[in-house]
This record gives sequence, C-alpha cells and structure tokens, in this order.
Amino acid sequence: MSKEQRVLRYVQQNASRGDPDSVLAAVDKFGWETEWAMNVGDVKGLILDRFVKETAPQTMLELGTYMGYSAIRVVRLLPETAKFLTVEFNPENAAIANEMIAFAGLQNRIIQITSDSADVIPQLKKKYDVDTFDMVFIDHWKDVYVRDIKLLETNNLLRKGTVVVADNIINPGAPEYADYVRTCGKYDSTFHESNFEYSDDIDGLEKSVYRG
Ligand SMILES: C[S@@+](CC[C@H](N)C(=O)[O-])C[C@H]1O[C@@H](n2cnc3c(N)ncnc32)[C@H](O)[C@@H]1O
Repeated sequence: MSKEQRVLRYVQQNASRGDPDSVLAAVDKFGWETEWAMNVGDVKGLILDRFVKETAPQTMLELGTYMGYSAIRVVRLLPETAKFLTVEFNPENAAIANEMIAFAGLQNRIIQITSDSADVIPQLKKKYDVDTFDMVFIDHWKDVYVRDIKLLETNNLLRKGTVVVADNIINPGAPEYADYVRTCGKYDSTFHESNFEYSDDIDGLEKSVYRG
C-alpha cells in the first residue's frame, strides 16, 4: 500500500463523510503524527485560506492536485457557482484525490484534469470553457513554475488583477520563479513567510497580482 493509500484509508476511518473540514483535519493529523506528505498543510493553509477569502474567485486553477488536500481546502470556501479546475499528471495521485474529494462531498465542485500542465494549459479555453482565471494556485514541481506562469500569460488565461499564489518558495525552493514574478514587471508580488508543511522549517507563499 502506498503512502497516499494509507492517508486515504486514515481519512476514511477517522473523518466524517461529507465534511471537508474533518477530512483536512485527518490529513493534517496524519501528516504531523504519522507520515510527512507534501500537502500545503494546516499552517500555510491558513494563509492560502485568507487569500481565497480576499479574492473570492469565481474561476480558479490549481497546478498539482496530489491527494486533493488543497483543492478541498480552497473549494470549501468558494460559492457553489465557482469553477475550480485542478491538474495532476500522476494517475495514481489523481485516483486518490478523486476518492478524497468524493469523501469530502465536493465531487461536483472540483474538475480534475489528469494531464501534464504544459499539455493542458493551452487547451483550457476551448476544452474547459475558461475565459480567464481570477486566481491560480501553483503547487506542482518547482522547476516548471516559470514555464507554466509564462504559458498562462501567453494563452491569455490571466487578466488584470488575477491573483497567482505559489507554494514552496523557500522549501524546497523556487528561486527562479520568485525572481521572475518580482522582477519581470508584470506582477505586484509579495512573499508571505510561514512554515514548511508538518515541520518547524521555514517556507512561504508568493502572492503575485497580474498587472494585465
Ligand atoms: C506538492 S504536490 C501538490 C500538493 C497539493 N497542491 C496540496 O497542497 O494538497 C505536487 C503535485 O504536482 C504533480 N505534478 C508535478 N508536476 C506536474 C505537471 N507538470 N503537471 C501536472 N502535475 C504535476 C505531482 O505529481 C504532485 O502530485
């Protein structure tokens, strides 16, 4: 059984079906007490919650679903009318996320796309009927953050005011991305220090507002 399957089983045994907060609490408890996992986690998650509440996106894209933790975290704060898409290229992770999201009762509110982000970003407008995103959460492999924010720009998926939040700026680190959003002139960008998931180590989120 994989770690991700162990997390899912723990959630199914310890959380309440249809209660997203209880799912998040169970995933976090497992992450702190049993096995580390690369979810955004409960500490940085509070900052992400704040950004989501402030932005109140009607359209949102996530790059990097993993087990569905951050998707559940975000969508529990969105109105039913909001459109939330999440992209994951590992089919085993996508399958776990699918079960986790269904257990949380959010299966009708989250559009899961199993694909490499670079392949699907250019198809989002036509295939998923997206115009632009109000908010984007970038949390997949750190070495493709710059490639993919540029793809979002060139495919006209960002509009003036789109809030782009990126995880793991310090740990494991996305220095090329941080440099890009801070110096390219297209974003108003701020770093928000926090802790690396399920640890006392430093990490943080970068919030970058597209100037259009
Ligand atoms: C850090 S985890 C995501 C954690 C998740 N956002 C959360 O907080 O619950 C990163 C995930 O991105 C996926 N991934 C990495 N590169 C990708 C790419 N180019 N396209 C799609 N998924 C990718 C990995 O398979 C992994 O499941």
